[in-house]
Amino acid sequence: MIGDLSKILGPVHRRDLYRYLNWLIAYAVLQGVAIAFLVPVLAAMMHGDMKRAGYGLLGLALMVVLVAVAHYRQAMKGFALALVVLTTLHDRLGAKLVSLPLGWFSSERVGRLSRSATGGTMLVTNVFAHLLTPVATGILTPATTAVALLYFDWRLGLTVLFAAPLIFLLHNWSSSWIARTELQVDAAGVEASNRVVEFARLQPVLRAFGRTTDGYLPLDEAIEEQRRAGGDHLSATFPRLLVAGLGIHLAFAALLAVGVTLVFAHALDNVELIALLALSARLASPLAEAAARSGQLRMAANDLRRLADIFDQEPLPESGHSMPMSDPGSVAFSEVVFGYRPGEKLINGVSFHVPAGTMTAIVGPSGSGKTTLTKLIMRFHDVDSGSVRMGGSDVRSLTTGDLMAQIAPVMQDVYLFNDTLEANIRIGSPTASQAEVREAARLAGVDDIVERLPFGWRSSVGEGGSALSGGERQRISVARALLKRASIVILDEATAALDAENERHVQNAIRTLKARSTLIVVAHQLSTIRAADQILMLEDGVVVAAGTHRQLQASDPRYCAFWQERNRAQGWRLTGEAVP
Ligand SMILES: Nc1ncnc2c1ncn2[C@@H]1O[C@H](COP(=O)(O)OP(=O)(O)OP(=O)(O)O)[C@@H](O)[C@H]1O
Repeated sequence: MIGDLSKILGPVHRRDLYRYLNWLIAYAVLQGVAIAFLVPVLAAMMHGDMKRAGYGLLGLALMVVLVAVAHYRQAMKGFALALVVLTTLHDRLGAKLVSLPLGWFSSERVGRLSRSATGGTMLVTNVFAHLLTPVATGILTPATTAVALLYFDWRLGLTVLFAAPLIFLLHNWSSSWIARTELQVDAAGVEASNRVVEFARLQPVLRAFGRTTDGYLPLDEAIEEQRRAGGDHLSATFPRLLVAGLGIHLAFAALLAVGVTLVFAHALDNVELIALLALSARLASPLAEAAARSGQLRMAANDLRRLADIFDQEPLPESGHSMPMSDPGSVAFSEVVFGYRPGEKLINGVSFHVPAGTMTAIVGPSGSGKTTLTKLIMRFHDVDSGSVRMGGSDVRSLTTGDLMAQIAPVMQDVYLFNDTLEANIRIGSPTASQAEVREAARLAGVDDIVERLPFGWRSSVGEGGSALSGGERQRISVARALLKRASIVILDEATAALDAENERHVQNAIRTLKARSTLIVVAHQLSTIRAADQILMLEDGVVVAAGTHRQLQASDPRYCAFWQERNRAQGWRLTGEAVP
């Protein structure tokens, strides 16, 4: 847990964390010594030895001053560290995130990230403010007092020292159980919130199929699982905390029994016994407090682990310096093997070459790995073996800036920022002139959208582009790519049929992009496939055919079957006429 806190605070504040811990330990130990001073003071007073009692009180006063200093120092250092987290955590998280491979951002990780980013500062502040101090003092203060007890009466001291590991084991058992059930509660919570989002997104489909009254089984199951995990957590927590607390009271009872036996055996003065028991009574409440907080501390440790896990992620290994491209605009795969999971070969020995300024269409059945190939070009992930070269250089040897400067992606699922139409296109090239933005928009057919919207160019596209249709969002994405004038454009064509207007605009844009850049299209529309200079047919992660439409139709029966099937499907969908 201390290691995780250190990662979250960053290397600059590591020493401050250790200084804080030193003061915390000093505070807890000094407090134990101060409590132990009560024994000689009480015993001297009860024996009427005022001189000894006076010396004892002086010592006690000195200890109290030291305790106050240590308490103040640890509290101020803890406060300063909490402030560091409040002011720097989001910046550090942001800096870390931009260094991670794009493939890291899966929807599940993004869900966790948003939980960690929003709750992270409160969590760490709470650890410093409310958890570390009571747990440290709850364990170290009684431990110090027990050692002091050995000095006053070794038999009672030994009783406490035997009882202490038992108490520790009981607490450890209860808090690790609580932390384990808390992990299940967290996993069930993430699953349930993902299913709620899915349920909201699926509303059109569920309503279309009349599934609104029966409920939605995956969501029902996730909520049931969350309820069950929450119930297990509650029912596991209470009895275990009770047992752990009982351990402390049993230890105190054992101490009392040993002390009384010693008094009856005339081996201990009863005045001393009373003083020692007064001291032992002071052990119980911090231990009980530590027991109550240790479960919370374990839960916080789980949350800290999740947050620190982000800082543990390996950044994308990157070349430190730019290098000139020997073949700008080209893309080449050489014996590429890649899988999302270790040992998986989703892409299995793929080699091809896309010369600069040409258009390549990637076709193949759903799930064959077409989008994955484009992600490898953009270095969302690194290949397991083989190489992906862009402009003649291995993508792993390029800086992220140089790599991304070459590429303009137009993906199926276009996300727009909640800003104006113009600002969303300008992202393609923030320094572009207004005339260049308008020209790119015209070529992509965005000016039609501008005319339709009430505030023209100044219209907001809504959160994620919600004020626009899917086809319109893709047109804006095409305009961005045109404005960027990147040497390579990667276009993931819509799988679904576009309406005639959107289809016309996308085809126009493809013509323009083809004339300007290298174009790699995950192609679904027949007209796109036919326009390509090279078609790569992918099946189960292997390129099974490559060539132009004419070549493949003349020589490859698999391609002919694929074409006929698509032709039939698209013919039915659009016009009822087949394309030759
Ligand atoms: N981030 C990921 N983690 C794990 N598996 C993934 C990930 N992305 C895709 N896959 C899996 O890899 C396989 C290939 O996916 P990919 O998206 O490349 O196929 P595709 O040919 O583009 O399919 P489609 O035409 O349906 O979009 C699929 O089985 C998919 O479930």
